[in-house]
Amino acid sequence: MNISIVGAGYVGLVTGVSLAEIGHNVVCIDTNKEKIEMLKIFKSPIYEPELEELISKNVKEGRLSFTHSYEEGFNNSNVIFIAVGTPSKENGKADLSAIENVASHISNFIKSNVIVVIKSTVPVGTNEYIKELLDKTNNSRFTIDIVSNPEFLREGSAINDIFNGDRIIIGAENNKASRVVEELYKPFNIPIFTTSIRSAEMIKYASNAFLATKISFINEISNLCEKLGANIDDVAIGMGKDKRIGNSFLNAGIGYGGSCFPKDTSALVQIAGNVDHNFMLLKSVIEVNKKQQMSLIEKAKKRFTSLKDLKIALLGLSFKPNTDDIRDAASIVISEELLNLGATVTAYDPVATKQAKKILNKNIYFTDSIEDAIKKANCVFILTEWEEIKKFDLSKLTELMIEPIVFDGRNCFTINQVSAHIIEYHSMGKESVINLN
Ligand SMILES: NC(=O)c1ccc[n+]([C@@H]2O[C@H](COP(=O)([O-])OP(=O)(O)OC[C@H]3O[C@@H](n4cnc5c(N)ncnc54)[C@H](O)[C@@H]3O)[C@@H](O)[C@H]2O)c1
Ligand SMILES: O=c1ccn([C@@H]2O[C@H](COP(=O)(O)OP(=O)(O)O[C@H]3O[C@H](CO)[C@@H](O)[C@H](O)[C@H]3O)[C@@H](O)[C@H]2O)c(=O)[nH]1
Repeated sequence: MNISIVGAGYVGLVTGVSLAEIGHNVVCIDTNKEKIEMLKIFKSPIYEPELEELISKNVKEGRLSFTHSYEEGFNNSNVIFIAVGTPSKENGKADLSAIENVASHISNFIKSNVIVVIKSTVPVGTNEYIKELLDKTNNSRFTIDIVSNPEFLREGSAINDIFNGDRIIIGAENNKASRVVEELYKPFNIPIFTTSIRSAEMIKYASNAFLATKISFINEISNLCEKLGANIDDVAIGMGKDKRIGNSFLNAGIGYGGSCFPKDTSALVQIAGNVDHNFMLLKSVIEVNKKQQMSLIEKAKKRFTSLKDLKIALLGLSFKPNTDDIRDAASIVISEELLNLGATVTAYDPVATKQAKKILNKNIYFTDSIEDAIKKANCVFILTEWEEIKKFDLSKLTELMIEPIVFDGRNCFTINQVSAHIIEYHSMGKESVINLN
């Protein structure tokens, strides 16, 4: 099939590359010329395992190309995926301006009947609204059908998730359009669930809100474990053995970040509010998460009384490992608050430093190694569970820091591992280890 993907970001690029890999002809369109120029020389603008290899393989085999021109991009296509951003506005509502912009160009350039597939996460009712917009502005002799097809990939494992997803959701207004999209996805061999457009849109928000709820729930249990002398690792394992609960998404820590959960939970509260529903549970999930992001600072304040003039090293800046994405990462609010409290902040991340420098405070000292970040530091905050951080030789803390004091926001080490070292170790939902002599 001839497919256009509009928006070559985390979702659009990974989707485009994967659809090319299963044999479709794909052209990715993005208005960001810099991104397109990079892609044309096989460079991925984002860090995502396996992505760069698949880009060059599929371009070389003639199934994948990139352009910033709608005219060139829509020239040959039967199916147009929209995967542009839908960021939060100030009031929490989803900003649909990028989708509206794409929709306004479609009928000018198509050369046949097309199906427009909205992959971006959009509030319930948006597909219908975009369909109206497309019909109103359609000055061609071709028909434009619309299909909702929300995406469930995770950053850091995006390629693997696309090829091994749990389900593909297709919401369509007519069977003909739905069947074309089902056919297109068949080679992935993943269960397909077809439903109404509105249900498909809701499935996406409900899934993200549920996962965010699971995280805030386990974080509250973790806070209780600290006060009651239980161990959150064991509690999560014990809970997860119940198949009704399941053992995933029970990692306690400094809360969820990233470009999706914070944005989509806020949007769902707004969507509920629009129909006069007060989504109390989800509001609490968001509140718990905000508080949880500050929990390492609260622990450090208790330990040192004042953080003024302390040198604090942040290890890990991306919102999760295996990505360079900094959007809504806990590192943003934590570093800002530490600077407000008068601390000196050094920071290290294996891949996200370039992105972090664009967003984080200019007064942070970014380093090229864990060793440089922790040298003469008063304490370390672990914010992301990168493998490099989990494998770091803890005896180097004793060697390089003023005092080897660690606040681990991602439970990278077990109590047994740290007990063998001269260290003071505070983690999430577990007893602290104070072993300085
Ligand atoms: N990032 C994820 O893990 C993920 C997963 C599932 C769903 N989603 C949803 O998918 C959508 C895209 O998210 P993302 O993280 O890929 O965003 P992104 O910011 O990484 O990518 C969006 C891309 O669209 C381009 N763009 C913006 N306006 C354009 C226009 N008018 N024409 C052409 N290109 C345009 C931008 O230059 C950018 O490259 C969002 O709705 C998001 O909620 C994201
Ligand atoms: O047990 C857990 C699992 C995750 N997290 C945090 O939650 C955030 C999100 O993690 P994850 O879900 O793995 O990454 P995303 O790439 O944001 O993916 C989520 O958001 C995407 C965008 O909507 C969806 O497509 C995915 O299905 C959904 O998992 C990160 O900050 C994690 O550190 C925890 O704190 N504890």
